[in-house]
Amino acid sequence: MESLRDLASATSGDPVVRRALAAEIRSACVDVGFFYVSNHGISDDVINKAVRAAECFFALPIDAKTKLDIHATPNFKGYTALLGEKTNPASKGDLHEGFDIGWEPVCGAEIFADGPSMYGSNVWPENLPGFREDVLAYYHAAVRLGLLLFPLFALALNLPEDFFADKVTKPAAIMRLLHYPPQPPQLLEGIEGIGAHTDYECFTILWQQDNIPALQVMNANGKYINAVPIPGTLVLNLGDQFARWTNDVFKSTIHRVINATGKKRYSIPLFFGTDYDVKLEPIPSCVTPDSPVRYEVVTAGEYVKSRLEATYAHSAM
Ligand SMILES: O=C(O)CCC(=O)C(=O)O
Ligand SMILES: [Fe+2]
Repeated sequence: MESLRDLASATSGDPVVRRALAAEIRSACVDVGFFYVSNHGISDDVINKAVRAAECFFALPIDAKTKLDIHATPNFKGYTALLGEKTNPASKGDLHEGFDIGWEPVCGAEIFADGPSMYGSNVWPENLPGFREDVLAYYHAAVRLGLLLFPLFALALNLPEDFFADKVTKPAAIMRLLHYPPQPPQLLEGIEGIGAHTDYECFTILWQQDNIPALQVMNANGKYINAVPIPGTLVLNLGDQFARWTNDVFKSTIHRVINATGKKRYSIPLFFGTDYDVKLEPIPSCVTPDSPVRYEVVTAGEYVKSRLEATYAHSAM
């Protein structure tokens, strides 16, 4: 898991330069579905404040956190307690706690209505000054990075650069603050930090804490490889929406977290999908007689919602 892509040229005005970067991204997407990115444009200050916000939030008394329980909000916003998720349905639950937000614009003017399509208002803790601002500053920076990546993914698929432009107008971007307590030395049977899974959206932009190696990615031989943190980089991995768009030309790779370091670990994934009303239709060039259509067409919202419902079903109140 050592492939690193330098995004410095992502904003180059020279299409030849952008195409060269897209070709590098294509190889990572086709071969592994996981890579690191440097020069991603999110400043250390923005990252550090979001991480500090996560530390303060998870240090709150459990009552303050459960007031924001994810089961009590429309469309999966808020707090998930330890063992509240079964990312791998065969497990006994995940040894992490989380805090989830969805799209929220800077000015607060343009909130999408709560509804079946997965949009909905965020919930925020009381009495945690600066938390919302610091979390949203990171969220918006990561959304900007995501919007920069879509044209590169389009080029990587030999599509026009603006192929996804009309499909990502209302960013379907779920972000999570995650806290993994140290896992006991004898791994509890059936419990992992996060069980083996693929992500649900097009791609995930993941910040993971330095010096706490815990993320593992399954390679083509079914063996887990450590995705050790590389300072100054973010991890990018593809999710199921891209696997569906590309009929599995782009890999949505199984991964899990086991925090056996004896220390707390924090991470911040942002899952970036298309607008929830967009149909996940295979790109014609990815369907061939040797590789016929593999997935039934559903909307992005239907797909993500059904996966989240399955993940949380066991801990419903
Ligand atoms: O915490 C991590 O490093 C990965 C988290 C993850 O895979 C997820 O939330 O989908
Ligand atoms: Fe994941």
